[in-house]
Amino acid sequence: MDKIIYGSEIAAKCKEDLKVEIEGYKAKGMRLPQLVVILVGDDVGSQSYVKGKEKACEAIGMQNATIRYDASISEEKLIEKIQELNYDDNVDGILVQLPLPSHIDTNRVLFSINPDKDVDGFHPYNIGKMIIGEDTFLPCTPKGIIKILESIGYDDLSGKNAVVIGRSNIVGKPIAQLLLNKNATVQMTHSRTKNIEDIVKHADIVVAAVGRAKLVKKEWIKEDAVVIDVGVNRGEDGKLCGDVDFDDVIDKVKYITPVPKGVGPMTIAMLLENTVESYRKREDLEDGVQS
Ligand SMILES: Nc1nc(=O)c2c([nH]1)NC[C@@H]1CN(c3ccc(C(=O)N[C@@H](CCC(=O)O)C(=O)O)cc3)C=[N+]21
Repeated sequence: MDKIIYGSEIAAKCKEDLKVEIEGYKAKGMRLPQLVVILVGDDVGSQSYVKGKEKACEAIGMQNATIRYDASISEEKLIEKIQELNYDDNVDGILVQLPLPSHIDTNRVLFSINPDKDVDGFHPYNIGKMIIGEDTFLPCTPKGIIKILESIGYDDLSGKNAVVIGRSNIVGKPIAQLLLNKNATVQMTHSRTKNIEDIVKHADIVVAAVGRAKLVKKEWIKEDAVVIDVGVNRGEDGKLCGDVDFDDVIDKVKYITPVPKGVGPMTIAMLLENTVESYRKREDLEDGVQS
């Protein structure tokens, strides 16, 4: 059904373009873009996301390394490693997989990444630039959601009501900002909001990013709304599912992203795109053409 937006297909196109671009650099004998991922501890979810990133890098010919640390590593050691990578001219992107163990101050670690290599877009300098609408690394999941909306012609969002469910630093807050930058009228809802359902009912665009399996039901949804499901949960049946009860809402929506094959693959594609963007800037290339 064409009301289902497969982010996996949009992501495949992005990755194909990046692959061709990287092949061009290779043919010229140039250094290749490199992403370094730091993974602390043995969280099952994180392990699997990091595998996904490694596979995606390999598929497009991007250099990549994953540095794995035991959960007991100190904050100081971790920051020392990041500083080393900050000065390594062969490294274009540095990503610290979240969440970090609780004895580590996540913000201090993120602040230590060189903003020019912050391909996650999590450094406060880049977050500030995003808020004032300056060109910068955009956080991958929100950037992927914006591309998904553009793919269905939702480019200028003037007059549209957007409701975001969830206020995390990596999805809820930045997607609200990007929707606002596209002229949407944005409302944030979260665990302390009364009657979330009544607010979501007015939304032309719903972004669900709370991490509660199948929370959003058809009674919440306005007829012909566009629903973006960012949830990654295990349902009662043990299968991967989103924050939206897909089967319940499907007849009522205009468009919806599935889980899996929706937002997740776009997140990875945008990470690769940000890393190539960093590479171009660092090699003084503009949009893949030597200046
Ligand atoms: N510093 C940092 N940056 C991140 O971008 C980041 C992070 N930490 N921590 C965790 C979240 C989560 N995340 C996902 C990436 C890909 C899929 C993805 O590709 N999912 C597949 C399915 C994968 C499966 O089958 O398990 C899909 O939806 O089709 C999901 C989730 C990135 N995150």
